[in-house]
Amino acid sequence: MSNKTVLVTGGAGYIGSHVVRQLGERGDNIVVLDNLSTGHSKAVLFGELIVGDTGDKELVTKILREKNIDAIMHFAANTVVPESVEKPLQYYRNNTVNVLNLLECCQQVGVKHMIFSSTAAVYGTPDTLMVTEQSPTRPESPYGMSKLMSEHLLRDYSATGAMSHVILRYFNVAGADPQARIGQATPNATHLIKVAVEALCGKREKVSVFGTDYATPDGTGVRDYIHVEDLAAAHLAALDYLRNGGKSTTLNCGYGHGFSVLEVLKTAEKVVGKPLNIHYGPRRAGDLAAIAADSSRLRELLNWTPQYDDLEKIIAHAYAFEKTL
Ligand SMILES: NC(=O)c1ccc[n+]([C@@H]2O[C@H](COP(=O)([O-])OP(=O)(O)OC[C@H]3O[C@@H](n4cnc5c(N)ncnc54)[C@H](O)[C@@H]3O)[C@@H](O)[C@H]2O)c1
Ligand SMILES: O=c1ccn([C@@H]2O[C@H](COP(=O)(O)OP(=O)(O)O[C@H]3O[C@H](CO)[C@@H](O)[C@H](O)[C@H]3O)[C@@H](O)[C@H]2O)c(=O)[nH]1
Repeated sequence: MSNKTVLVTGGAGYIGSHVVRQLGERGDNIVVLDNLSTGHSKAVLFGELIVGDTGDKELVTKILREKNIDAIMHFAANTVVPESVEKPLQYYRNNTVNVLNLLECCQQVGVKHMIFSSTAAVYGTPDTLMVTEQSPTRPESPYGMSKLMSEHLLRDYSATGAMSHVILRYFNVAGADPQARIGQATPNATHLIKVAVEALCGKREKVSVFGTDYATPDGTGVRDYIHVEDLAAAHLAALDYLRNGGKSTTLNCGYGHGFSVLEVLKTAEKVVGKPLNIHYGPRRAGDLAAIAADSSRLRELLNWTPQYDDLEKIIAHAYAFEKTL
């Protein structure tokens, strides 16, 4: 075990808690900073949890100094596309201004590496279903734009030589720890698979399909769903890459194929063996038709081989965790 310590902001949240668990299982030193706005302290299975805000520069600087932090994994953010349309300023403050704060603290203390949680939402509607990291970035929501602006902050700061970074652009993250210790516990979640398993557990009466008139094979939105365990593994690989002198880069995180809303719902019914009450509704603000990740760079550069590229497993794990809540 090295004496280097990684700061995981948002480590009490859905994705961050899976990364913390994988880091802890391999014996890494971890400090988590989370304001518990959507996260849960009991999801932090390893390391020290400090309850506080990434916007608190005094606190962040103190942590970076006292805990001997060499790398930051920055998950803390607001994450809901339609909410960002209603509350754009909140999204720019938390997802962009707080990144600037964090980088200023890194500059003050001399932190060398950052892994940043970006999103497929930076692409907006793509020209082709599959996007590479070189595809045009045309975000269609304040959420996507708030993340794209942070990508630029990070790239420009790294270009000075002060830091190296990996920007991971996640596609649709789903599933849970296969042992169901942690999972997506966010209250009032809006993510499709979470909503579907809540309905299958009897916690919701129905599932609404947001839009049936998209230019997709069955008219519903198509996304690339990635298991949270595979995504977490990409973070550990990115950390090792940077600590071993790897150059700053941006990587798509997805499997490279999409499923429509109806395909997801039908698969969920099959996996659980119960019918869903499906309601067909209008399109949701900020949503686009279809997108999937060309993740060849992630596979090649970080030697990433997914273990759970299987929609049935993703849903089964999400359902098993949902039953524990
Ligand atoms: N879930 C997805 O499908 C998805 C897809 C693409 C990108 N992302 C990105 O991944 C990251 C993690 O998302 P998630 O799904 O785990 O969401 P989440 O809401 O479960 O986790 C976010 C965590 O950050 C904390 N947090 C928020 N603002 C904070 C602040 N100012 N200071 C300290 N803590 C703060 C929350 O309490 C929570 O624990 C986010 O940056 C999100 O934009 C998620
Ligand atoms: O109750 C629901 C929820 C979703 N959808 C549809 O299902 C698809 C997926 O939606 P959702 O699970 O809400 O994810 P996205 O809106 O694609 O956004 C997620 O995926 C992005 C990356 O692609 C992340 O950046 C965001 O944080 C995350 O919320 C879309 O076509 C939605 O219109 C429904 O039809 N009904």
